[in-house]
Amino acid sequence: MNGLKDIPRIGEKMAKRFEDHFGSEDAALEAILGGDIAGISEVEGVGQRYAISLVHEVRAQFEGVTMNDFLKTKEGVDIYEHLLDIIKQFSHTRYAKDKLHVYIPYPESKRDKIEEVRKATAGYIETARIMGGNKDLISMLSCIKAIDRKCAVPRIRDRAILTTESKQYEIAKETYGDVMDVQLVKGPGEFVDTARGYSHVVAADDKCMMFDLPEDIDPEFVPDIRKVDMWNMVPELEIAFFAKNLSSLESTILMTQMLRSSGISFLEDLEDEDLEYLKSTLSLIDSSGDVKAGSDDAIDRLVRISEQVDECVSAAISDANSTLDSCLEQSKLTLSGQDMLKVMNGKMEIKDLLEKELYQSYNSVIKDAKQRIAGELCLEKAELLLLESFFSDEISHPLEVQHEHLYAFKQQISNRVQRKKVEHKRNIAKSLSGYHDIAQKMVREALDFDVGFSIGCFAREFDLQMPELMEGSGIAFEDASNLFIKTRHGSVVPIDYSVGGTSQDPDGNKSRVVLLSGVNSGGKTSMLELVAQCIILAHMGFPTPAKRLEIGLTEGFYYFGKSKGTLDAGAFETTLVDFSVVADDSPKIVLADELESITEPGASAKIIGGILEVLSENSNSMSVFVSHLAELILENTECPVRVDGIEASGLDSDLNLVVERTPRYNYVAKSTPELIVERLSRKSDGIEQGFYNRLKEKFR
Ligand SMILES: Nc1ncnc2c1ncn2[C@@H]1O[C@H](COP(=O)(O)OP(=O)(O)OP(=O)(O)O)[C@@H](O)[C@H]1O
Repeated sequence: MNGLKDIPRIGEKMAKRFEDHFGSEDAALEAILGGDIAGISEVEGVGQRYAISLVHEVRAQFEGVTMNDFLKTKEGVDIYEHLLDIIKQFSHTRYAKDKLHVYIPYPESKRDKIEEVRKATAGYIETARIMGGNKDLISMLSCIKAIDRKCAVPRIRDRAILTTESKQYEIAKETYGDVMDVQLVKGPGEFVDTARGYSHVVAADDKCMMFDLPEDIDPEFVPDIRKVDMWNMVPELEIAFFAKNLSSLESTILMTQMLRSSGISFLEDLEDEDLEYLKSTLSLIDSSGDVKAGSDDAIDRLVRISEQVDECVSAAISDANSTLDSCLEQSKLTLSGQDMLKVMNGKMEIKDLLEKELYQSYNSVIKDAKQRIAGELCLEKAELLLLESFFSDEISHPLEVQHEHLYAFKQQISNRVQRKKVEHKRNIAKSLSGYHDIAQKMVREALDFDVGFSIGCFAREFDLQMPELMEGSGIAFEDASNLFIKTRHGSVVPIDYSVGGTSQDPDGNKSRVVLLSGVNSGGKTSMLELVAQCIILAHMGFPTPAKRLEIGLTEGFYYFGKSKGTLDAGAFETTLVDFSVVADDSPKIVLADELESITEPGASAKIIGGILEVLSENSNSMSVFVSHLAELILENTECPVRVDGIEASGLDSDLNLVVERTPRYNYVAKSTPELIVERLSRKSDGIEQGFYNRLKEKFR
């Protein structure tokens, strides 16, 4: 398979959508071949059903087998899907829930596939035994999502590239024009005017270095834009991928470390040191790609200044004004005779005299206010200089901040924050630039871990065991539990049973054709369902719901469920046609539930008898037929058929049937409708009870 167009169901339009979604044709192919059903479902116009069937189809092409090669009937597929629904409840990620669909039952001829899954699953069962109850691991797993490759960076508005050379301009525009402003300037004047509009300017040519720039313009000089790495010029681009997938990556790292510390190897090609390095680098960014608070003291201090400066200055001014007010209240001016003469002669202004008197108090109030601001905001030397101009030297009351100077201070601080953040982001981007592919692989493997781990947790919950594979036809189990009953009711009576040439064969006859008779509601259908569950799970390479189970693998599995009511002639014909497929001599297992309802009992017994004869002649087949007509069928068949029975011994104190769920071998169990009549009689009174008692007499 060379490209998406080699996949029959993918046309040109759909191929384009796959490429857009996954980023490239290769990535899309990888997703399809890897069974990423969750990812495929997100492609525009593709739903989950389509994704599942597409993956099945492509895998079938590769493996040369489809699910229907083994599951020969619709009812068999229903049981498989019901089992899958139960297993999916143990997934912790949407990815795993969907990907479980890639597991299908294989026919015996694909034994290598079954063995492959068995081997991997056995490992996951062991992992789930150790870690399945670990809440931390489970919550980490639940945070992992498939890598999102779409991480557009919003345009960077506070940074620009300025150059006087048209060649540099063209290259810069082409490379970085989408993410930040790139401007061609004519000379120092235009350079300065333009630079004032940004907090961080990259001057991209030698000529700019010669400019005599004012103090507030402090560009970063880059002689040749071509020699700068992308992570250096726009670290945000590199960081964006990691920021977008931060939670998944952090959870994957923690999960890996937790597994490793429990002795479970995971992501083997990644050294502990690499993992730790990636973890500590990721801890420096937040999910928006910004520098995380707490990761750089200098940035934190500057950010704190920006956030607190207004509040701090107004509190300082308010206190300064209170001090100034009380100073004014206590101030008195006593003029000496000499001073009076000077004022009168015009040699001295009265204003100067007043100023002289108040200047000291004013100065000390301002000094205190500045000290307080400097202390509260932890200002450094260079910043103290800017603080100096916050208040006018001329006495004014009430005291006010000089707003233009406060604004300039804030602007400077903000520029420094941005500048420092870029420096910091460059270091982070440089560290992360080597981890792009590793990160993708890590998350994919973590998600794939959840697929296997779901199966392991499923096995752990229901105490499932790997079945033993035997040669020949047959199945035997001990303490087996019907998973559908268990999930529905919470408990189930375990059953032992054997059909065919197993080590548990009850009479040495290796009976491969069995009729299961028994009491109404005794559990015959549930028993058949249990056998079907074990057969399907074993052929998937999965563990089965029994303390011990041995099974002979087979090529095809036919499950015929109970039909609803007597069928009309057309439907009867269709059922016979459906059954005709069991007639070939391929190895198979056939389970059928109360086939007699297809027509009246006499005819049914003849038909079932005939089918059993056909199956009996095929030495590679095994079959169990549930029926209330066991004796009648035996009369109508020539072949050796074992009849087993599920029996009721009576009614308990709550008038429930007391049933021995494990079938008795070589025993025709009665349907015991008399017990049902007995129950109805004991539950009723009056005329109604009289009616049931009369029916009861008939069984005497
Ligand atoms: N092993 C078991 N443990 C607990 N409950 C069981 C078990 N087997 C069957 N049951 C319960 O008994 C009830 C009857 O089971 P089921 O329908 O399989 O009986 P049946 O013999 O097929 O009945 P019928 O002959 O009327 O079709 C169901 O509610 C089922 O949940």
